[in-house]
Amino acid sequence: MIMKVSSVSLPTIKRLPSYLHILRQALEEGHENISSAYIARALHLEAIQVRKDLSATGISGQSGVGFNIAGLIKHLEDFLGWNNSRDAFLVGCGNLGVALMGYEGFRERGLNIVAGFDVDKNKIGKEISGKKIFSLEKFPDLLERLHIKIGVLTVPQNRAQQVAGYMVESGIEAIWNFTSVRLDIPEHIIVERVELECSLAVLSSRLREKNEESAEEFSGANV
Ligand SMILES: NC(=O)c1ccc[n+]([C@@H]2O[C@H](COP(=O)([O-])OP(=O)(O)OC[C@H]3O[C@@H](n4cnc5c(N)ncnc54)[C@H](O)[C@@H]3O)[C@@H](O)[C@H]2O)c1
Repeated sequence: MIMKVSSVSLPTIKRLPSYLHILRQALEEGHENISSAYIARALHLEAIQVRKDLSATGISGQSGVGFNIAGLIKHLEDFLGWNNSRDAFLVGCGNLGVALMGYEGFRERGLNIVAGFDVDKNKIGKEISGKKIFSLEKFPDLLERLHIKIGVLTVPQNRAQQVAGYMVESGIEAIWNFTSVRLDIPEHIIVERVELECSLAVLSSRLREKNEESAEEFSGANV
């Protein structure tokens, strides 16, 4: 049974892709079954954490056997919605937008960016990895015709709110927001903000602490 996503914590959902990575590797190596302890060891986690996460999605292993790998992959992909590839439009075909449009890996994870939109006349009409860039004015019409529900937002920060509002008015149901702007849009619209700056803050603060510790050790050694 697949549990409702709303009943599963965000940290658990964020760990599932790394479980899938280990499962696919194990399957390629010819394994049929896998234990939560094996997954935990590979990811430097506690086995109890892995068991809890998997159980939260609605699957439990068999005692002494563990999980059937193919079955567990299917279950997790179904839970994450990766088995149903969804088409998406991207708005803002700059440095980041172009990179995302050219990345094939999203397709395996349920997202297929089919076209881009921009206001820059030099970009409109060009193709990125076989995907055309249209004028932003065409967004509502193409959205309706192609039944697109997901928008990827990669415009400059100072355009983010205005463009997001336009996407919502046009009928978008979910926005993958790569800008650092907290969008003010109706609650029924699903928004997921990619918080690169938060991730970078963790990296840089850990690096600072490590450097300070090394400096202390160094000065201690010199006393
Ligand atoms: N480049 C990165 O690695 C990176 C990383 C993290 C976050 N971001 C965020 O992603 C966003 C885009 O960054 P970038 O580096 O790709 O910027 P960029 O300036 O290279 O690209 C922005 C694109 O948006 C287009 N644009 C401007 N106004 C528009 C509008 N009203 N409608 C449609 N398109 C419009 C521009 O013509 C341009 O093609 C920014 O908000 C940035 O903060 C970028």
